[in-house]
Amino acid sequence: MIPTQTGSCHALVPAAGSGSRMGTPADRPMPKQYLQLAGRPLIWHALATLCATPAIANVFVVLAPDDALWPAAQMAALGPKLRVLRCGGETRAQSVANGLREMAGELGDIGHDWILVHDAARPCLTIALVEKLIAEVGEDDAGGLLAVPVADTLKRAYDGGRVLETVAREGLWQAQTPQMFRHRLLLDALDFAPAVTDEASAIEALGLSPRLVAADVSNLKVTYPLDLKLAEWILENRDKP
Ligand SMILES: Nc1ccn([C@@H]2O[C@H](COP(=O)(O)OP(=O)(O)OP(=O)(O)O)[C@@H](O)[C@H]2O)c(=O)n1
Ligand SMILES: C[C@](O)(CO)[C@H](O)COP(=O)(O)O
Repeated sequence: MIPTQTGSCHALVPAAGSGSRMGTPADRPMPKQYLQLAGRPLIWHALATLCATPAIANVFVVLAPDDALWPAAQMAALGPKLRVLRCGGETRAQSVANGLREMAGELGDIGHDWILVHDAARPCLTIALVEKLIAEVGEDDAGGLLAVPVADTLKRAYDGGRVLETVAREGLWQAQTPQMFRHRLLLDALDFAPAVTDEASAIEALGLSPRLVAADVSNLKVTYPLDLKLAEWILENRDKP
């Protein structure tokens, strides 16, 4: 582990969702994090990348308390960095907050350490992107996140499914993960603003401005069925010339 100048780095991977947008229960045999992707459970890919990143000391994965699908033997091969927490909550934010508390229970006073929160549903993360985030944010106490500038023209709809307005895309970014914040600050922020869909929103609610670190569309979140095919293509082709 190579600690940054201002604290160690740990990863926290929320993986307690149900994957409802992947389809109906009939065609969704299991939560998306356990669907097969390039010969492995989807969740394996992000965990393997984070465990292989030298700057990351520990990788905590947050499962639903009743998760019976976690392939313990296969995941044990990722090494001793990986730790399992069965404290998932009703929302992603609750899973993250529960995980932050459990991490402190296991590691002690980590309030100044950096926490990189990464969706289990983003399997195509690379070590290079993780290291880019750490390098660009490691000295920035507001923290930061991977993101990509919006490329399409954006429309806001009204209930009738018609265009209400075009939203100017200048300065708009699509947030990704990891999102990297100091443990104490992030826990305080999530306590202050629990109804958020990403960690940066809670930090912003405190009046801070996280740094945006440019990533790319390969770090997609598997949300809908087609995303799984896109992720498979990325994993199988990105290292080819
Ligand atoms: N209560 C929840 C909800 C989501 N997540 C995790 O947060 C990540 C991003 O959430 P999302 O893509 O929305 O996953 P799901 O909530 O499972 O999907 P859906 O919204 O389609 O049900 C996923 O790795 C998911 O497992 C979590 O840990 N706890
Ligand atoms: C955290 C996130 O991936 C940033 O884009 C996104 O907000 C997660 O949203 P989800 O609805 O929980 O997938």
